[in-house]
Amino acid sequence: MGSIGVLLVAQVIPYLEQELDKRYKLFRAYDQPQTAQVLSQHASSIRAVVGNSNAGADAELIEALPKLEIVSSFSVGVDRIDLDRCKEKGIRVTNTPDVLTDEVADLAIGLMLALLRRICECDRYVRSGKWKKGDYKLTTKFSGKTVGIIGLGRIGQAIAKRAEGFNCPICYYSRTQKRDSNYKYYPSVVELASNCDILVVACPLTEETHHIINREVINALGPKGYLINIGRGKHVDEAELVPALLEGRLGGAGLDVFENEPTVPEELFGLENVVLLPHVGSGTIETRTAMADLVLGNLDAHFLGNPLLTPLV
Ligand SMILES: O=CC(=O)O
Repeated sequence: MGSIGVLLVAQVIPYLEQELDKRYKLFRAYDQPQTAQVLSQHASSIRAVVGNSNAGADAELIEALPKLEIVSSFSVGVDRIDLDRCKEKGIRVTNTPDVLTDEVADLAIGLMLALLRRICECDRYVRSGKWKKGDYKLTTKFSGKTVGIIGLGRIGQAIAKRAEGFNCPICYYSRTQKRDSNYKYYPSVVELASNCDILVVACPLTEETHHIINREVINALGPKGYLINIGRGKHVDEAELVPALLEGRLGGAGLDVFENEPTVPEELFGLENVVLLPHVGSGTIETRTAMADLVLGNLDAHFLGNPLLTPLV
């Protein structure tokens, strides 16, 4: 398979890059000038694209690669891939579901605890020596809070299961009610937000879910409500979120993702009712290695004519 051209469009863990390099003829293009250069010389030999949650295959790249057969994403989210274009052209698409479910759900619970119990703020309190001048103020209990989940897919269900362990009543919104779930269903996000203490975004980013957290939802969640986003930055209208947090119209937010990563609204830096993470939902050695193995397994399966491990298209 050493003559098969694979285009890597995102920086990935060294293990994945090295394995791709060993098995395929690997081209790297992490920005527009690099892409233009690689395409000008090698477009017709590239049969696979490997991307991640930041960079995938848009219509322009797909059109520029006449021999493209498969896009394999080192992520579960595939919002950076033009799936319709891939379907039209018979290009296969794979992602990395399941192997990261526990990790992302763990982090969602971590964000809830950190936010309500102010764990990061308490850490800063100790380090800055302020404890010597007095005890830290009282915080908010997490156990027993009602957790509302947007998207009851694999990750949403894993978050629900964990939150149940903290005696949290669970409710959810999804496009359709899940027959096999006993959790309370709300047919709109505003109703869900009005009826929970902690609202978690755990759905894929699509045209319908872009800015699913808007002014109305934020106001429905209110000054005692908390927002957790482990989905995608573009699920949240940040231009509405930031003033709501600054003005105290929203109780707090735990955010792993942002609209314009790695840029985070600096107005948030001074707030103690936010916890800000650099998109690390699946970011452990164990999970990223398992994700890498899925990317490699899917590519190998495709080029050997075997069934794909995690086909999406
Ligand atoms: O954001 C991470 C992913 O989609 O895997």
